[in-house]
This record gives sequence, C-alpha cells and structure tokens, in this order.
Amino acid sequence: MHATAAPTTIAIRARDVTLSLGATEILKGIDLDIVNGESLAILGASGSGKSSLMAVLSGLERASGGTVSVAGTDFGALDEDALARARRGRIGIVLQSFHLLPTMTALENVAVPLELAGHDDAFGRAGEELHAVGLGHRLDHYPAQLSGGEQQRVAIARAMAPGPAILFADEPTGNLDAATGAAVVELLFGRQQATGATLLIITHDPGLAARCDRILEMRDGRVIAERRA
Ligand SMILES: Nc1ncnc2c1ncn2[C@@H]1O[C@H](COP(=O)(O)OP(=O)(O)OP(=O)(O)O)[C@@H](O)[C@H]1O
Repeated sequence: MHATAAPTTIAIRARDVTLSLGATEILKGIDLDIVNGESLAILGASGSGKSSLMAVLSGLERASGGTVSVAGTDFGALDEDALARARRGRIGIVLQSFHLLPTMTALENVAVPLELAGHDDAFGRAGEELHAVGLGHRLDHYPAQLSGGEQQRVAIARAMAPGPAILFADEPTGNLDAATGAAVVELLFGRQQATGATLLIITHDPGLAARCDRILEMRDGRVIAERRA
C-alpha cells in the first residue's frame, strides 16, 4: 500500500543569507529550508551567529544579502509596514530573559499585545493561553511575584497567544535551573504539538537539542553541520 505523502510546505527558506553590521560580516551565506511543523535546534559557540540568524529569519533584522522567505513571502521585498504585517500573529518569539513588563500583571502582559493588534477578545484569549501553560491561578500576579519558570511560562503564553505558525526561542531555559528548565522545555514542545507550530530553538543544551527533529550547528557565521536528532 502506498500512502500519498502530503506535500511538505516550507515554513522558512533562506538562500545565501548574509548579515553585515558595520565592517563585521556576521552571517556568511546561510542556506536553510525549514518544513512546517518541524522542530529545529541551533547549536554553536558564543558569537557563532545563532541569535543573528534568528533575528534575520524572524524578520527582526533584514539580511544584507540573499533571501529569506517565510510561508512563501520574500521578506526582502516588503517595506517596513508590510513586513510588520507579515510578521504579526505569524511569528512568536521567546527570549532568555523573559522581557515581561513589570507594571502589568501576567494577564495584561499577554492580553495587551493582543489588544494592540486588534484582537476582539484579547483578555479571554490571554486567559486561555495562561491556563494552557499552567498559570490559570496566577493571572493577577506581577512578574516580580512570579518565579523565573513562571515568568518564562508567561512569556511563552504571550508568544503563543496570537496563534503563530512559527515560534522562535533563544535560549529559553538559559536563566532557569535544570528542573525548571526541563519543565519549560516540556511546555514548549507540548504547545508546539497542540498547535502544529514550527519551532526553532537556540540552545547550548545538547539534551534539549536532541528533543528536536533536526539540529544545526553554527560556527563563525556558517552552518557547519546538520543532523537529524
Ligand atoms: N550590533 C552588532 N554590531 C557588530 N557586531 C555584532 C552586533 N551584534 C552581534 N555582533 C557580533 O556578531 C557575532 C554573532 O553574534 P550572535 O549574538 O549572533 O552570536 P550567538 O551565537 O547568538 O552568541 P551567544 O551564544 O553568545 O548569544 C558576534 O561576534 C557578535 O559580536
């Protein structure tokens, strides 16, 4: 019996991507295809270009050369407004140091960006997502009243609330102890599986990388190795 493979669709395609800041060439020709729903770990020494690659693939930074296409849209062909529209709701980002607003509760941290993006029921959606990350009982807590692991859960809820097709995480467990980090990793993969999102994780943790479908290793602005986990 032959199963007909569903056509794989490319979430992110990079072709000969370079990034120069001033006289420094940071990315030196990256070629990459990331399939929808795939999880990909990016490993590499400090300064190898991991965060820069994430910035370019997520549209935070424009490539100096080459092309980055997300869901078939060439980011380089878009002006600032069109790029912001293309990114909005489609790309979620979780960073190592959470970046929650200290004067807002957990619920507000998740709801306010949704509200600004014009979501009809921002607070309802934010509450659902905070329940999904296990923080239904912490909605009215401020970041300073939450543990590091809880703050990272809020940051994950904020990134996931608009229903992004792609989630980027830059060392999401870097500021957490091992047990808390492991719980956050379970949560990330759980949310990925529940939503079918594509997941890109920058990590120094080989155990976390091994949980991903594929591992890229960077050195000096280039991808030097690639393997299936
Ligand atoms: N704004 C900038 N101007 C000039 N050089 C920069 C700038 N930002 C980053 N770099 C340089 O680009 C290189 C890659 O940095 P990047 O942050 O992407 O590395 P990384 O692999 O994510 O490192 P880490 O694991 O330490 O976060 C480094 O040598 C860094 O010093």
